[in-house]
Amino acid sequence: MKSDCMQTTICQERKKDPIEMFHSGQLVKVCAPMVRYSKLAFRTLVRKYSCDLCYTPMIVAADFVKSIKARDSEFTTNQGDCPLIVQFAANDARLLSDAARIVCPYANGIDINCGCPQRWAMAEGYGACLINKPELVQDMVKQVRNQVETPGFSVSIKIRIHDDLKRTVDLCQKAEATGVSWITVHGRTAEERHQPVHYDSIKIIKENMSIPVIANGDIRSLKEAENVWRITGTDGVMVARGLLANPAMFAGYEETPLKCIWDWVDIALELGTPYMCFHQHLMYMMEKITSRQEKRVFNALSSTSAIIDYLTDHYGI
Ligand SMILES: Cc1cc2nc3c(=O)[nH]c(=O)nc-3n(C[C@H](O)[C@H](O)[C@H](O)COP(=O)(O)O)c2cc1C
Repeated sequence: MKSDCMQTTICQERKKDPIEMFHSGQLVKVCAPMVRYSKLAFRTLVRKYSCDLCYTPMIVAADFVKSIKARDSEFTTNQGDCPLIVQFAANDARLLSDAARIVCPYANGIDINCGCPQRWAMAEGYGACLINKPELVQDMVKQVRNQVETPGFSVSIKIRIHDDLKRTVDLCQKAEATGVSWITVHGRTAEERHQPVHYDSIKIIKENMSIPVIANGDIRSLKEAENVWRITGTDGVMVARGLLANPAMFAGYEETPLKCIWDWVDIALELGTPYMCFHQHLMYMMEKITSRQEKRVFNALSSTSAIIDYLTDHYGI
């Protein structure tokens, strides 16, 4: 957490309470937590294009609590960066609540990652293995609730589903009873990768909950977002890869407009985005609007100035 940002991040917009947004009856459009990608610069970009709520990338709570260096590199924010949810990987209630206390002046809430299926995360007791440990999830939620007294500070969870949906509903109901603010459901099991998303399961979960539910998985356009929202009856939708490919998606653009690429260049340069991250986002955004030959040239560029020259020559940016 950069110290110069710490003084400036008590955001006026924090008043835009996500819970109120969920109860507005409007579709709440959410940018997913994405390791390496959903950082401050990208969040700034998607907010410009109708994104209502952003998540940080997953941050390991234990490292965040122990190391100032980890804090500085993992969490940067500024005044316009809200509403904001900080997502943690955690398996220990005390460490998670310590991490939540550190970020609470700079965020609207925290989220517990209960969906990451990667082997390293599961081996550490993080991510999707938590859907099989409802008591631990409850402990973590309770501890954060007890330790963070800021009114309106949210504690949410992001889950995958079980093969046996009754277990997912049970987990969600237990989490709700403990005080979870909302639940995001990626409608796949921990084993599933490219199989179709089980929107029918998300609908059943929503029908069994009183708190807001966000649907996630395979949403690539505003039209699809509205459709998933309608068929699942949820309160919002969360998008990851669709926004990487087209950060203007929530504003209704079918593919990344040039204006959005221009905005990315401005925002990334202003915030000092490292070259690799700057380039990687552009490769995602330009995937659909460049030919194979153009990609070969563009993807091989190796400095920020070379990228800017390329964009100026080809797009007048
Ligand atoms: C590059 C990348 C990084 C991700 N990092 C995280 C993460 O930090 N935390 C998390 O809960 N999910 C993470 N996910 C999963 C997404 O949040 C989302 O659940 C998943 O990609 C399905 O949504 P989509 O079909 O809109 O991409 C990541 C996904 C991608 C593609």
